[in-house]
Amino acid sequence: MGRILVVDDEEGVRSFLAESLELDGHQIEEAASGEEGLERLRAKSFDLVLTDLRMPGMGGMQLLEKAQAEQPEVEFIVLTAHGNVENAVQAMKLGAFDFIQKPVSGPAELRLLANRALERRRLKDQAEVVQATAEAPVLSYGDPAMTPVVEALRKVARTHATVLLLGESGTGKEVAARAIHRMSDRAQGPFVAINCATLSEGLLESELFGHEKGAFTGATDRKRGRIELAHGGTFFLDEVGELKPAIQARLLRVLQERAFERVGGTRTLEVDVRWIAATHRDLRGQIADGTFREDLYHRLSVFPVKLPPLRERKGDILPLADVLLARACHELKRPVLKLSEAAKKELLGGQWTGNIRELANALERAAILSDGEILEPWHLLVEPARTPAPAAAPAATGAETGAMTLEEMERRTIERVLQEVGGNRREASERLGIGLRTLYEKLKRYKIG
Ligand SMILES: Nc1ncnc2c1ncn2[C@@H]1O[C@H](COP(=O)(O)OP(=O)(O)OP(=O)(O)O)[C@@H](O)[C@H]1O
Repeated sequence: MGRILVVDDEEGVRSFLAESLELDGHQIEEAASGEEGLERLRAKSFDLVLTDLRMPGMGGMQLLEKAQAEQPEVEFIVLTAHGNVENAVQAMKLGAFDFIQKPVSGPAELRLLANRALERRRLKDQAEVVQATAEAPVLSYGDPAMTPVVEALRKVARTHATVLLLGESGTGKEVAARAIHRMSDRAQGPFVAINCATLSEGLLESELFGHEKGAFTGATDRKRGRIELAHGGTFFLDEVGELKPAIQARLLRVLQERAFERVGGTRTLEVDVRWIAATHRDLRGQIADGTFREDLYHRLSVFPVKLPPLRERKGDILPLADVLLARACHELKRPVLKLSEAAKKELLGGQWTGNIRELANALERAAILSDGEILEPWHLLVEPARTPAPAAAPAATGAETGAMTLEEMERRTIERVLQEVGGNRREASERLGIGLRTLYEKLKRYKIG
């Protein structure tokens, strides 16, 4: 689906072109002269312009030249009178995608060409756009705590309502956002994500809204923002609680008016975007202490969905572990490991303050550590559940396991196992799933014993 501007002084030609292109679901606007075409291009974002070359006043070539200088990302297809190929060649030298000779015989060629031009337009943006991956993880394997959540996601996906995903870090909020996109009627459109916590305020602003050439030092070119790139698709604002007040205000306007300006720009751009936001923070608390705008909160929380922490989704732990372990083994190019019964028990008893991300990390580390075919508890380093579970579990800090290097972890595991087996090296090597020689090498390396 693209935004196409058709410029021709003949009404009949314009409507023929517009009707042909509408068959593919594109959004078409028409302009009756080069001047009007330029005006529209300045007022709104288009992906493709189809223009006649010969028009009274500003001709197609001039329009192309001006547009290329101002908006090089917009594709052009020019219409030229039969036998006037020279002009068409000149247009292509100026950057036009292709030309069509008039009279246009039928819609087929036109549609094909327009779709190819739009494809080139998309490819230009591809480096910027995070496409929804083809592989879609299963959200839940039937845990009762997840049943209403999955149902809510499925239902809201069919609407255009803004969704606010809540839940601790690592509970799968981004995975849920992608699932909403995939289940929606925008699935063929782009899925664009941004993490509001990882970029500085200035960078985040220009990433979101784009900027005009010369808007600030270093802005050597015009750049389209991610919001523009999400047109016709879904925008995922991760860690929305981290947004600074100035950006909150700009974002509020986009949500209210579906319009914004690039940084340093005066042109108002309209966008059609479905919004999904996520946070592990308490936004209401942030409103109370003045760090989050209440009006923005109400815009975002039209449909809040809370993803439960993994420790409250016991039924999903083992099926998820199987999937994540298979993924880790695949990445390590090793045969898929199996979980021993003891390892399963260990996983079920985990605290999982880092939720699915922590589970994935634990299994990946275990797959690296284990040389055998079976994963045992000592490969896993699970932080056991605290009893009783604290009312509000703190976000994962990684202090217990994540901050350790792999080597440190291996050293500690070896020490622990050696202690458990009373220093018996052979038994320890069997437990660790490594050969005796390997164990001796490691003992030497870590200066153990
Ligand atoms: N249903 C699932 N199946 C397989 N993997 C999953 C599933 N849900 C989440 N994951 C994995 O868990 C990790 C964390 O998921 P995700 O990034 O979606 O969480 P999050 O809640 O957005 O985290 P944060 O708040 O830290 O951004 C990712 O590696 C993701 O691939």
